[in-house]
Amino acid sequence: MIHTSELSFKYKNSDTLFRFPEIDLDAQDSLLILGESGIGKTTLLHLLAGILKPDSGKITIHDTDLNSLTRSQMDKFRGEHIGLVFQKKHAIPSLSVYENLKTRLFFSDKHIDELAVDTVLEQLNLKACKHKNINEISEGQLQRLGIAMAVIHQPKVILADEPTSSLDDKNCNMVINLLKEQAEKNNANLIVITHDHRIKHVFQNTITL
Ligand SMILES: Nc1ncnc2c1ncn2[C@@H]1O[C@H](COP(=O)(O)OP(=O)(O)OP(=O)(O)O)[C@@H](O)[C@H]1O
Repeated sequence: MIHTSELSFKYKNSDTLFRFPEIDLDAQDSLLILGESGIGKTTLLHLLAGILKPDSGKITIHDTDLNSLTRSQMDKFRGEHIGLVFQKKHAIPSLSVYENLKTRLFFSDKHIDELAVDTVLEQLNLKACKHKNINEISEGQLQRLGIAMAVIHQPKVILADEPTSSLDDKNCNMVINLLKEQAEKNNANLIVITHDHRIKHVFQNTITL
């Protein structure tokens, strides 16, 4: 469950004040946030992830008011409950696929459940490259690893920043289906921000900034 109200934000070195529309999601709802380049989509995603703090307004995720958390409490909350799929892939190149997943679990304070790791690898068709280094896997495998790293700790919320805009139609559909599937399996909210209108039909709820 995610609720935001009267959110606004301004970068310190800028005069632009971003004001964001209300978001109101029940358990397991998904949401697509559309908007042209530079409108503030990533900024909103970073507010929802608690990476940025709003100048005004409130964000509540599963009954936790993000404003009430200190920086370190927010880092812990994010590590445990939020899964982030980044525009730029965030795997550590010197580690294997498996070691990257283990590292992600370490940051969420969850113990390493080997069965859960294997299940996610299986679901995302990554089992064959479990022990390969990041520089030995394909772009598509790296993309799927990004999703695996966002869901391995079974977050309440999955936030994805432009997960499809650089992909062809086939891979675009695959990535969106994987994200939706993983959100359903974890009973998580999925929020995707994009300017990619190809995925509009897949979401019940959309907001245009
Ligand atoms: N750290 C920052 N300091 C100052 N301005 C910033 C900062 N980060 C982003 N901006 C500016 O804020 C505006 C919104 O950026 P944001 O990345 O949220 O847009 P976006 O809608 O996600 O764009 P895109 O689709 O191109 O990724 C842009 O004009 C950007 O230059």
